Amino acid sequence: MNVKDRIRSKLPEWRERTARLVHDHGSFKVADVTVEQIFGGIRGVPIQVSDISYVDPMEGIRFRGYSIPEVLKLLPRPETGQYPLVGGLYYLLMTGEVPTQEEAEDIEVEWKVRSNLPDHVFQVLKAMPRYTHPMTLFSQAILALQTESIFARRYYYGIHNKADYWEAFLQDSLNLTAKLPVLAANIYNLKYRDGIYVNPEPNRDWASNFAHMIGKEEPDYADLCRLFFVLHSDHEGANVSAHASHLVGSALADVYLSCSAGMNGLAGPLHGLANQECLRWLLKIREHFGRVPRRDELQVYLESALGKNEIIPGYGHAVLRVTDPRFTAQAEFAQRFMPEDEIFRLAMLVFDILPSLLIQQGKVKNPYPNVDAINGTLQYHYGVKEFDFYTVLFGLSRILGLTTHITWSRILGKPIERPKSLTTKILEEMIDREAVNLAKEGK
Ligand SMILES: CC(=O)SCCNC(=O)CCNC(=O)[C@H](O)C(C)(C)COP(=O)(O)OP(=O)(O)OC[C@H]1O[C@@H](n2cnc3c(N)ncnc32)[C@H](O)[C@@H]1OP(=O)(O)O
Ligand SMILES: O=C([O-])CC(=O)C(=O)O
Repeated sequence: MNVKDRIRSKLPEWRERTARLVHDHGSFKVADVTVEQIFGGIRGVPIQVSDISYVDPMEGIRFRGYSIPEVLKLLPRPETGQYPLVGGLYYLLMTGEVPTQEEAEDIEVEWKVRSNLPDHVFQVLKAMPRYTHPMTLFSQAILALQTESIFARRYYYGIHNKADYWEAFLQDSLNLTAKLPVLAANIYNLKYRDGIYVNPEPNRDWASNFAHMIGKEEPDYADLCRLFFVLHSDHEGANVSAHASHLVGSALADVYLSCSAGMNGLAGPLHGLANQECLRWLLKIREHFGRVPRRDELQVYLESALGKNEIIPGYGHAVLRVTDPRFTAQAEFAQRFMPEDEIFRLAMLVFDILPSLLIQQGKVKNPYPNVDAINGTLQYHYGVKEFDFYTVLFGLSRILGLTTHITWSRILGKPIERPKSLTTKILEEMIDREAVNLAKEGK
């Protein structure tokens, strides 16, 4: 398998770089932590190193050093599509190299042969009440798949050479990611299409097979899936879903256990669930006016919402301080393929008005849209109208990043993560002691 060999060829260099940093610069101070940060969600405190992707506050995401426009330009495409093969993106994340056409297609082939879902996973899904949220089903199904973990089995039977763990993690990663389109499509069909089963087609790529299995055959929608799955794959190592799955994985929990944990974090409305909340909010505005409002009408509506301290879904970000480039990439897609769509026009009108109102309000650190502000708009246009499903689409893509982080954590032998918690009293005593010391020094 090409991807495994490519990773293997890179191991010595990465292991050596990490070991050298710890050996030669182990006491180098990276950051101080303030009381405000401890009580403020550890915001801005560097807690780990990961080379899969990096979010620059003023530029946004780079995957293995490549910006979104670069990734969209450089990655190989299928013969029938205008956006990259997701298999190529996975190769880039896993190896750090832009794949050739053949290397991208190799991953797609690996995925095809591993895509079969065991029957008990269908049984788990079917046993749940119909009103179960699709993200709950998604996370449960990933957990049900844990029966297939190669790492868990090998560990039980005694592979205890840490340097070899990553190979089983890579196998589990390829197996899980291979099954995701079938899994997600089955959740969609179970919830919204009377449980019909549609077989994946051997001549389609990962993304277009998903589109096919949920019954969306427009070629533009397959391209939207390719774009969506590339864009949402990773957002460095410290966002809620990546951090949650990394933390769970640090206990040597396998890929399935770790990714299910990551999905539970993604299902929160401050993170991935903002997807669905955002579209619901846009539809509410259209319903309120009975049409797309005029600019002056929308301005009054938004001022009133902010006056009531409402949180506007899709705006703000913990790291970004500019418009999310993932928002821009999807806005460009919409401008190209669906410029007259009402909800798209409304989303862009909000984008035109809201940032300056948020700046005037003076609370939010980032007044610009994040990716969730536009995701649902495009899905809705192509007929995926069940917006509680949108976060599953996000999750399907995010697991590409999570599995890469987990595999590389095992390659680099990262230890169990266990920071320290204090009590309020200990913190107060630390501050008092510091004040006494400063007074003694006459400061
Ligand atoms: C893929 C993703 O996960 S991207 C994020 C998706 N989530 C959303 O879009 C939900 C809406 N946005 C938010 O809730 C926040 O902006 C977050 C969670 C993304 C970031 O949270 P934080 O880093 O704590 O934001 P920030 O430091 O700017 O918050 C400061 C103040 O601005 C307010 N604020 C933040 N975002 C918004 C918003 N979208 N609308 C109105 N007010 C906001 C906060 O409530 C806070 O007010 P307070 O001081 O009265 O408590
Ligand atoms: O980076 C974050 O905190 C949230 C986000 O945009 C993502 O995970 O895609």
